[in-house]
Amino acid sequence: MFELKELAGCLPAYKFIGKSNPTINDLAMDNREVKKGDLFFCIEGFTVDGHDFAAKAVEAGAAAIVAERELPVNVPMIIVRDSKRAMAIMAAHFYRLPSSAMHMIGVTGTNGKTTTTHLIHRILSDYAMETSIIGTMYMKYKNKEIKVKNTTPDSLTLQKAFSDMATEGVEAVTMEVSSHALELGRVHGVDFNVGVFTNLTQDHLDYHKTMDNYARAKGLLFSQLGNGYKENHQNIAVLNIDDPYFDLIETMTAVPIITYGMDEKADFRATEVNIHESGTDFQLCMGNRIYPVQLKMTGRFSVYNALAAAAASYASGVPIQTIQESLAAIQGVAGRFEKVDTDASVHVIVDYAHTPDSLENVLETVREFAKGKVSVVVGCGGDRDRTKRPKMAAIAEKLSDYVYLTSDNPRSEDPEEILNEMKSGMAHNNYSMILSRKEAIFEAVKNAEEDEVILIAGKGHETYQIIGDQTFDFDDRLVAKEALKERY
Ligand SMILES: CC(=O)N[C@H]1[C@@H](OP(=O)(O)OP(=O)(O)OC[C@H]2O[C@@H](n3ccc(=O)[nH]c3=O)[C@H](O)[C@@H]2O)O[C@H](CO)[C@@H](O)[C@@H]1O[C@H](C)C(=O)N[C@@H](C)C(=O)N[C@H](CCC(=O)O)C(=O)O
Ligand SMILES: Nc1ncnc2c1ncn2[C@@H]1O[C@H](COP(=O)(O)OP(=O)(O)OP(=O)(O)O)[C@@H](O)[C@H]1O
Ligand SMILES: N[C@H](CCC[C@H](N)C(=O)O)C(=O)O
Ligand SMILES: [Mg+2]
Repeated sequence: MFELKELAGCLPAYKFIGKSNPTINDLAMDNREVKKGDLFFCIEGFTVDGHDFAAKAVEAGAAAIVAERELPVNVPMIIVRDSKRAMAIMAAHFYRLPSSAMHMIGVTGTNGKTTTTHLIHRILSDYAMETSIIGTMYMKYKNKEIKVKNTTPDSLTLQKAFSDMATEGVEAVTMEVSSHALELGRVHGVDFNVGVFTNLTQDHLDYHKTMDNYARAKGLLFSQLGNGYKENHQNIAVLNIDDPYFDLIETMTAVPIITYGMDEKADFRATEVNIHESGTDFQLCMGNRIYPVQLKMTGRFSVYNALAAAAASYASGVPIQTIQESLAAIQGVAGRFEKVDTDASVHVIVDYAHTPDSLENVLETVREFAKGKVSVVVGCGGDRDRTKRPKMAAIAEKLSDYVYLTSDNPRSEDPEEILNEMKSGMAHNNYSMILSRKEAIFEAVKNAEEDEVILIAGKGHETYQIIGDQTFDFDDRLVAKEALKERY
């Protein structure tokens, strides 16, 4: 609990309107969740404007309002330039800066965030650091697994979770930081110790419009490093030196940098990379010290994820021997290059590739080891970057023998229209368009030849499909199993 004026004191600038100084019991950003004594934040969203719900919030018991303009309500008001960022800062203070009490690792980049955070989580946990994870799949700490709506949750959810984590004895947090979160201030005021950059390729241009804007949004994580509230500790940026955006990201941070990659100049460098069907091995070179690393995850991109995780863990104080052992032990991450268990001679791999770059990487890896033909079942999400649709289809066509274009999560869009946009990127006729994802998977399995590999791309670990405003149960792995069972 805080008095309103004391809490507002953490803001860099604001205008106070009102005579009283109520006690604030809790924070809320949705009028439907307001309780008596809450501070209500009016957030201008993409769908509606939270300022329109201020009166309802007061009716529900809000003791005060934070807004970007004066509103006709009879409770004290704090007027700020940006209520999203004010909310993030006030939430951090309301929960008494919980992120400053823990070792915070933020991972950003287009691809590999979920995988890298899981690798870091495993390494830190093996080193007996009580570690939590926040990202696309869930928020997990101690024995709690909490569902999340966003890869990086809004600042209220986030700061409240940090507070609970710190209370429960969590020592380190490894979290995905999406470009949306950075741009929308969801992690404003989070005191990161280590920032990790995986890579930058096309995605989310519906939102960011240009690659430059997208890169700048990602860069915010690194410019924010070192702006926290902790004293006497050094923050570190862990950057992929092989990525074309390395130079830009490097200029955006003032903290020391550890680089990783295959480039000769990399501080954490992989050499003698050997990629095989069920894993990868390489020599990890740190100056003149060389450590062999074995991974049970295949593909060149997995080497990058492992290097990023190794560097971030090392920067967090974990000895290299633990890092080697943990990397060798981890089996993989759900829905990432996950093989569907079967005795059949047809192989099915489920993978979360939903960008042109990830699809290309994964298909190249599949092709390298496929003894027979390669087919792909793939779609593109609705209400997302439309310009990636023809590109993903072109990549699927180029790197496989047959493509089944099908629905991903069409959301509010016409599923057929999405597939037509994909089709416009294709030159040959080795494809079918099957709107129902289940039918497409069944067809792919039915038609597969001996030793064929079917890649089901785009939904990975997801256990649902969003069509219109309805969410249905759907799991590529289970559907593929059913299809295999029907055929064999
Ligand atoms: C585009 C976007 O980021 N949208 C996010 C945004 O929703 P919005 O702007 O539509 O919110 P809104 O419905 O207009 O509401 C505005 C305000 O009014 C309030 N409200 C609303 C209705 C009402 O009756 N009463 C009320 O008080 C809301 O609580 C809110 O404070 O704020 C919501 C609450 O924080 C988010 O859940 C939502 O994410 C949606 C679900 C989403 O799909 N976001 C994607 C694009 C996203 O953020 N993705 C990244 C991952 C990308 C990656 O992995 O690469 C992520 O971090 O998840
Ligand atoms: N380092 C990488 N470079 C390129 N592609 C990758 C890399 N790591 C994983 N991938 C591919 O990208 C897919 C998504 O990986 P992951 O879930 O780890 O990424 P993410 O950044 O968390 O994605 P999202 O933005 O959806 O949260 C994987 O299924 C794989 O196909
Ligand atoms: N974090 C990504 C996930 C995309 C997954 C894909 N299955 C889709 O629904 O488009 C996004 O929200 O754009
Ligand atoms: Mg993710």
